[in-house]
Amino acid sequence: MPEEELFRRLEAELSADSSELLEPTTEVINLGKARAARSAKPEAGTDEPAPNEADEPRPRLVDQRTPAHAGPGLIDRIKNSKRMDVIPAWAKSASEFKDAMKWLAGHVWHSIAFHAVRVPFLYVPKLVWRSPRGVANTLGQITRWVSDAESEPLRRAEARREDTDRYLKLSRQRDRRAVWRGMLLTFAMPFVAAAALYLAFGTSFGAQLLALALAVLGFGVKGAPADAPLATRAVIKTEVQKLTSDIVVKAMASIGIGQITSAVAKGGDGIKFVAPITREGPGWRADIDLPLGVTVADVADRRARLASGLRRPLGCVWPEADPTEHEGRLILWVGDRDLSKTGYVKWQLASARRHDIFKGAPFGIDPRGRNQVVPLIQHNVLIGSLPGQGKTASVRVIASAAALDASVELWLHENKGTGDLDALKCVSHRFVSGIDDDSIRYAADSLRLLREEVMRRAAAMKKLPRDLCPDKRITREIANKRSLKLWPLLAVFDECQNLFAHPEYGKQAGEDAEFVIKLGRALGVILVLATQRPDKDSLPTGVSGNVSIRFCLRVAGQVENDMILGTSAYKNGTRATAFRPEGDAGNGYLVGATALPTVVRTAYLDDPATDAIAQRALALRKAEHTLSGIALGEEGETPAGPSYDLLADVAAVVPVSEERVWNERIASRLAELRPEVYGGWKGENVTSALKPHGIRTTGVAGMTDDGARTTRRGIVRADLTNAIAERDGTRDAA
Ligand SMILES: Nc1ncnc2c1ncn2[C@@H]1O[C@H](COP(=O)(O)OP(=O)(O)OP(=O)(O)O)[C@@H](O)[C@H]1O
Repeated sequence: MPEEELFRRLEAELSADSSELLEPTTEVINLGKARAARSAKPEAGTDEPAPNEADEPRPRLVDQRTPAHAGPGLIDRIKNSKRMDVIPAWAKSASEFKDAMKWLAGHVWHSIAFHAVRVPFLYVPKLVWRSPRGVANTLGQITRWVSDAESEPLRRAEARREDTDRYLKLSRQRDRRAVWRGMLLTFAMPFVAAAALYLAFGTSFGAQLLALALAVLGFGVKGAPADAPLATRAVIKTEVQKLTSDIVVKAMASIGIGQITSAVAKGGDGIKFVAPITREGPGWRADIDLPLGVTVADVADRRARLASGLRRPLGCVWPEADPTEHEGRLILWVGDRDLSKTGYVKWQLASARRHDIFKGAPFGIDPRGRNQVVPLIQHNVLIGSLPGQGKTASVRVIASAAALDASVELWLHENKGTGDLDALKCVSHRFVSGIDDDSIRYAADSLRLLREEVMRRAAAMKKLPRDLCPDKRITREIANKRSLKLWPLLAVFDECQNLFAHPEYGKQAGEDAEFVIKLGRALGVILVLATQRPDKDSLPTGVSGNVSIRFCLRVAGQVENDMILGTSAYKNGTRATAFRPEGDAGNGYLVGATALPTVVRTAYLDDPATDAIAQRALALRKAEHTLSGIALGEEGETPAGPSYDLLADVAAVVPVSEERVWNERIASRLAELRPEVYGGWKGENVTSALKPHGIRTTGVAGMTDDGARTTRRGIVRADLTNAIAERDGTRDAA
């Protein structure tokens, strides 16, 4: 802020204060009037009406002039204060430290290589060219030294001032110097001549050449003009303007938020900096309190205007909320470089031997350069974007992370038919790549099998002892017990719009997906769905509404944005519509993985990189004997799950004579029929398994084994027969 402006503001504030202070003293108090007023109003307060105004009702102010309490006490304030890291985060992170060291080594290596290439072609010829001038410069310097030329200006000055004494003193000193320096030179000359003769006649040709080269190079250095250095810089620093509070205030005033603009127009700042602007990662961070009533979403909405106000590219400006503070606390991070110009982000696990899926899948980096991880266990993932913005690339990263955990069963379906996931086929239990009806049917079958798998797992989980499974959720410990068959199962459906919008298989696939998403989460079944057409026909709302992790790359409009990121995402400022075509491929909003939506640039794995990871995963799985299904060369069409027909099985255990039957009886008979499939089933398992087939449960009167009459949940056998007939009819028609 300019000085005069500051002065003006200080003066204004001081005069305001002083007028407030002076007011009571400058008023002449009429004691009689004051007494009358007091007697008229026993609870005299400064805001009460004066006696002559008593008839006019005025609102009574309830605030006290001075607060009764000065705020929280010292201990409370200390307790609420924020503790800064003892050791900065970057120093604690081995990977960040390694990255910095790698960058430094690369930088040094670049400088060495840059100059090494230029030595023979540029630097040496330049030195040779400059050496005659260097000889002349050297001789000139010696002559000036011997004749004490540096004291010449002093002598001249004394001569001009006509100070004879001082002039004579300087002249005598110069004569003395010239004599002994001349003697020194005369004394040195024979040695120089002898050395020259020795070099000319007494040494080998190599030594002569070396001496000549050194002399030429030495004189070349002496002959360099002061304004033309020999070497050019290997690295030119692209100076990024430092972010200052003035720049931020000006930019914030230009984005069209009324409170800030008017405050700045009145000479204020409008915003408050709660901490000094600091360097964070490759950029600057400003922590700002917005004016009352203004939210971070209001600023995020105007990101483009803010970028213009800051005079930075859009990809450098990232306003974010601070989840630990109030709604008006803005973290403004301004990067040195546009996020889309970061190039391909290297995947953290690119050279890892193995990974633990319970730690999530390393996914990419946020604009501040921090690694971002997508949690997978107990989650489902929905990815969406316009074509060519990086969906398949993000799916590949997630699938590769899962592949590197040998316990994870991979079911990969890529219904685009371009073979983007082919590299991972060697470690998949089920795999399909294609857009034809057979491939779509395969994917639909997978969802049906997943539904059955979820039911099997639910029953198996129920049987687990409490100490092993206190939360009724898959844990690493449970996943490692291969005999339980409760390892994580990650199923990818890339371009799932082709499946859900399929006229024949779409509807059932949508219902199955919804079922799996709702129930499979705790049971270790993870769905990863990617779509380029997020509308209600191609993505059932039951699916889009229930996923927990969402990643949205560039989309065309608000509807698609909210379909992927969740209702109101657009309104709250999470707008994937702001990403630019192609340039922002790989950049998207990640929701659900962190407390607030974050922009992430995903790591990129090309085909060879994915292939290398798949080969490592294959070796790992071979060693741990966890390969199955397609990976073992089983026929692609073979359903991987248990091959049974639930309706036929129920029909088999409920004789025609039994018109109505309790579900708990069906469960125990099924368990007897196929213990490996229905073992542990209870009545409610039967209820939920039959529901998708349109068979509703009802109250059925019956007799318990002890002979007591009671009514329990059960089915009517006619409903079962109808469901079988309907299904078989549809099958035949198809
Ligand atoms: N993380 C990334 N970093 C840099 N470039 C990327 C990234 N992800 C994708 N791209 C670029 O975008 C291109 C398209 O990526 P990808 O095939 O994954 O898109 P898509 O959304 O799956 O396309 P489609 O909808 O046509 O299948 C890639 O070839 C690559 O050049």
